[in-house]
Amino acid sequence: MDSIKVVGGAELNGIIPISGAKNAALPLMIASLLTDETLTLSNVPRLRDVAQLTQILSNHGVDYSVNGKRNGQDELEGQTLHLTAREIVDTTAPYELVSKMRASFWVVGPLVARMHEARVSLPGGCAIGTRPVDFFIDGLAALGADIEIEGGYVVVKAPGGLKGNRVEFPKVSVGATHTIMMAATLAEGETEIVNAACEPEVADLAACLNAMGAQIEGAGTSTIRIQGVKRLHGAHHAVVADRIETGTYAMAVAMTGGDVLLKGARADLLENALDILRQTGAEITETGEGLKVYRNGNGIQPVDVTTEPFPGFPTDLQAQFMALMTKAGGQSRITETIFENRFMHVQELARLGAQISIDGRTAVIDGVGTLRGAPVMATDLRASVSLVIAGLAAEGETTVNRVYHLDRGFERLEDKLTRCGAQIERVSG
Ligand SMILES: CC(=O)N[C@H]1[C@@H](OP(=O)(O)OP(=O)(O)OC[C@H]2O[C@@H](n3ccc(=O)[nH]c3=O)[C@H](O)[C@@H]2O)O[C@H](CO)[C@@H](O)[C@@H]1O
Ligand SMILES: C=C(OP(=O)(O)O)C(=O)O
Repeated sequence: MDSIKVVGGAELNGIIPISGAKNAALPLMIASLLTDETLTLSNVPRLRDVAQLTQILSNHGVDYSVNGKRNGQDELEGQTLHLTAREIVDTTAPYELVSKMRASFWVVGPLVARMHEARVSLPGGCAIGTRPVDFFIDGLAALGADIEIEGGYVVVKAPGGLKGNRVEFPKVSVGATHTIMMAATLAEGETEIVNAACEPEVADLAACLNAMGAQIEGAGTSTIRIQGVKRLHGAHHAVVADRIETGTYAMAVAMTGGDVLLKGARADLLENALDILRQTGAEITETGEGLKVYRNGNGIQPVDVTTEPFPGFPTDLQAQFMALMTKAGGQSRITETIFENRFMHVQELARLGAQISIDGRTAVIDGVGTLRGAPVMATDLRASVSLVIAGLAAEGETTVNRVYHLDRGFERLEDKLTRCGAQIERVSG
């Protein structure tokens, strides 16, 4: 299995192009199941999860083609996917495919909406907590589906089609919001989703669905109203910029020092995290091209953070922020409220010399002057990149093992960092 070798100590200077968001691209690709016409998605990142999802969609009968093209001299434009689900040939999403990626479970919504039945394996994804699917089941039941769990599969039937209804989630769920919103587009009558996720990826999906002929209002707020329509048609949609990739590189610069333009990044997708980063001492400015992140040699200020649904501080940046805090000039506390087991990076950061203790859902970090390179193990996607960031700011060599997680969510990571002066390379194993 590949590993990534980082020799720390270099500042980051230059331009990092921000890719399309993985967490927007995946539900957008799944939306192709809702129509027999072609859905064209541009700015799709080249990632393992995207490739994996094309396999899952093919299994249902989706034809797809990919057009990557060079843009300028040194920058790869995101790929354009053409997805056509002329006919759904199989309404089962098998364990072998779904267990590799959480988002693949979301096919359940479009499949039931269009085919009135689906049989989808319980999902996998990052091991960051128990990650149940009860909100999906209750939401689809509210839309009139009969649901049973049989042999690890969620079996959903709605012989007369789905019927619009009020669906109130007990807790904000991005995936359940995507799924019920997609399902409701083809349901009869109106659906109201209450306590919906407000994440930008939900608004991005709604914009695409509306371009396909859906009638959705309020996406991006906590109440979404969907008026069901008889059919959806093809459309073209560009995937929104990746706010987690943006925040990750901003934190890397805040940690190593330097001056980097995050090209194509959007501040409005990340306000809270950018405010927090500014409090640590980083200077962040919006330019016509994206976001500029600058930090001079001054010390990193400790800042307390609690993860929250959007617009709060994202759980997907928690590990990266913890890496930054390991070198702060004092104590900080990071509280994780979304997933119950998302501190797997703590023991790995400790190998580099970080001082972190865990008190329930809160990690207490005592900043140290110096981190020292060491071999570490990547445990999940964002944890993996937190170790890369820490390695960039550590003295000596850090080897991050088991990096396949990184390939799920960071497009051309080594390339983007190398161009900014980092000493980082992939070692094939
Ligand atoms: C592919 C993708 O977009 N993944 C993101 C998505 O994951 P995902 O959509 O899986 O995360 P959710 O928003 O659903 O999870 C939020 C919380 O709700 C709980 N829950 C969820 C569904 C359910 O049926 N029952 C239940 O209890 C979860 O266990 C968790 O505690 O949002 C997370 C929270 O921003 C991000 O960390 C992930 O990167
Ligand atoms: C947790 C993540 O992904 P997934 O929901 O696919 O496991 C993530 O993107 O950080």
